[in-house]
Amino acid sequence: MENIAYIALGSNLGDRVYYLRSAIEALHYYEGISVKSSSSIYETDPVGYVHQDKFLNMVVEVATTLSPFALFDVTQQIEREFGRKREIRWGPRTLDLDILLYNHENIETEQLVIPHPRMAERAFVLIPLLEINSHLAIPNISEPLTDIIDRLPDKEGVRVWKQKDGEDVFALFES
Ligand SMILES: Nc1ncnc2c1ncn2[C@@H]1O[C@H](COP(=O)(O)OP(=O)(O)OP(=O)(O)O)[C@@H](O)[C@H]1O
Ligand SMILES: Nc1nc2c(c(=O)[nH]1)N=C(CO)CN2
Repeated sequence: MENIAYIALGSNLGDRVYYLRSAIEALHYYEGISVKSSSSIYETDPVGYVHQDKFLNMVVEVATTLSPFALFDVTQQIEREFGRKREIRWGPRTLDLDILLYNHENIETEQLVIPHPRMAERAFVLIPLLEINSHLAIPNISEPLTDIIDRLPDKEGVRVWKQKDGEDVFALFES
């Protein structure tokens, strides 16, 4: 059975586009995962720990036969492969992959919480998510995404950096 999941990507260290592209390719070519759609790439002011460089953020929609836990193992493996450093909480990283949603499921384990517990506070997540699915509802939240985004303080710090160009998920990276 195919399941739909949304994954947020972020990078603010080194060749940021290289990390985003590599992560999307790694996801897409993994057996049981197919990247269906991707947002534009946004450049975003850092949130949480502010003394760091700007991030590139985006969101992808994937169809997958993997369980949420198997999908999480894959995202962790890809983060490790691309040398993610975790020295400061909310600090600089080459690559961060967060599973935002998996169908409409609610999952709460020590390792994995879905919907991602901080997604509704983050314009750098919700703005690209809204771009790829304007009808999306977050489980347990009745408010439309646009209304949530409107009152988020970090929305001013989220700017399109590379506009999505065409339907192919890798078209973004071709020029
Ligand atoms: N939906 C999820 N997607 C990714 N990681 C999750 C999720 N739910 C829980 N986690 C847990 O969060 C842990 C910490 O993640 P990470 O080091 O990426 O935090 P962070 O990126 O600094 O902060 P944040 O979690 O606020 O994005 C991971 O090891 C993972 O076990
Ligand atoms: N703009 C922006 N700020 C962040 C980000 C991120 O991806 N983008 N990730 C964080 C830790 O998950 C902390 N702060």
